[in-house]
Amino acid sequence: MDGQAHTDNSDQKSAEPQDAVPTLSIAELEADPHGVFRRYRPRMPFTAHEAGGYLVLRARDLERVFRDPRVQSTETVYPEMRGITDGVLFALFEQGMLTSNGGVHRRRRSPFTRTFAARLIEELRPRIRQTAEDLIASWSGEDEIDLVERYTAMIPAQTISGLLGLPLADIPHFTRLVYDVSRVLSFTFQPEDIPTLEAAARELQAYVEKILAEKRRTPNGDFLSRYLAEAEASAELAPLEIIVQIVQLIIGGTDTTRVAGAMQVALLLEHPEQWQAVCRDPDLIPGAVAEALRYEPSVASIGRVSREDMELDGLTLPAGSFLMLSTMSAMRDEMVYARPDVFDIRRTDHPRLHPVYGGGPHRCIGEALARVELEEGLTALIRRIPQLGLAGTPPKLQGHSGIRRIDQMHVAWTN
Ligand code: HEM
Repeated sequence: MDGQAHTDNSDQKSAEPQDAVPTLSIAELEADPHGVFRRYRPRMPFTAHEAGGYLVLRARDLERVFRDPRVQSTETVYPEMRGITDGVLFALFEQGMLTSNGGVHRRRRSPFTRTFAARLIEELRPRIRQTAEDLIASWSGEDEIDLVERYTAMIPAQTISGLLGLPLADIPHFTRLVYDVSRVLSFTFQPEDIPTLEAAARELQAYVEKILAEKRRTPNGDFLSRYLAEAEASAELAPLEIIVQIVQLIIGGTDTTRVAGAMQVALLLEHPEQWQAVCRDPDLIPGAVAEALRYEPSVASIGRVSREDMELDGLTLPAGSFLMLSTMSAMRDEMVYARPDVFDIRRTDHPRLHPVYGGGPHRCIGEALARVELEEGLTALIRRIPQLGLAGTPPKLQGHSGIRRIDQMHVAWTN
């Protein structure tokens, strides 16, 4: 959210005394996250989280934290809070760009920045459009499908496979593993699920190791072959670090956009006049994509840790405090958005940088890619099946932190 224009919310009441910070239970948050945030946000900038740490609720405070050098990245907050402190699952987060800071972060992230730059990603637009068109063409003769399985999961999976040079035949295998592993970034798992998640993490690591071994044996000039050769020649990254950066790209590049793609279609179909407006006028698509990401984001919060004692909006945070920056709450902050609980694809008060992609040095590296995938996914759908409708119960996004989840979403149409 760096640098974005927003209404000053100095008239919001300042924090109540620290001992009044309420503790939210995971169950309460899971049942009605927006309702909980709406209740607390105007009165208090923070709440404590049952599993530990503080939820930061207001847009203004998120911006401050992203800019504050005393606050650093640590996505290991989510595994640790649920008792995962070792194993492959932990390493997959701990060794990645997402969890690192300063020079280590730059070393892990910089090999990818050019590939994911908006200008180069824009060149992929025709290919992504073709992927979406081909997927829709493959439903010929059908009149009901699970849109997540057959479309919104496939567009990002095929795109990231093409970009990195992963065999398309591997998609079902690695998307299943990613879906299990990324649960660690939400609270949608129980302690008894941990062995399953750890097994998935081991398999995912082994999968990427196998792919890299093939690229080393027979480099073919694709992205991974080049990345591997350069990383090994520079010796700046340990072998496990190389694997983990690829795993993080695969996780970031699939699950987040899979959920966002489904949610944007669901929200438009639940607001039929807006679906019809988009069908009539495709120029509304970028606004629809941005609004769906604001209204029901696929990533709900970002983890950080304070490295020094510090004060934030009246709350004294001791060094080592976990902060869950709730983008999900901040994107409904009534001090930034007019009628924040209204889904409106024509709204004009989106900040210049969309908050769903975070802020500061860790701002999403795949933002441009996600935007193109979401825009093209929606464009192909409205062009080919404007008569689309939801089949069965409307989908509900699970989760209020990290990557949110949606298992399936049935849609139907008349031929
Ligand atoms: C709608 C889709 C997406 C959303 C909402 C999203 C959201 C985010 C957010 C909030 C962060 C910052 C995390 C933090 O500061 O701790 C992030 C980082 C990241 N994202 Fe995305 N993302 C999306 C799509 C993608 C895609 C398509 C890729 C594929 C390349 C990707 C790869 C990454 C990576 C590798 C990072 C870590 C960057 C770093 O730590 O320097 N994301 N994403």
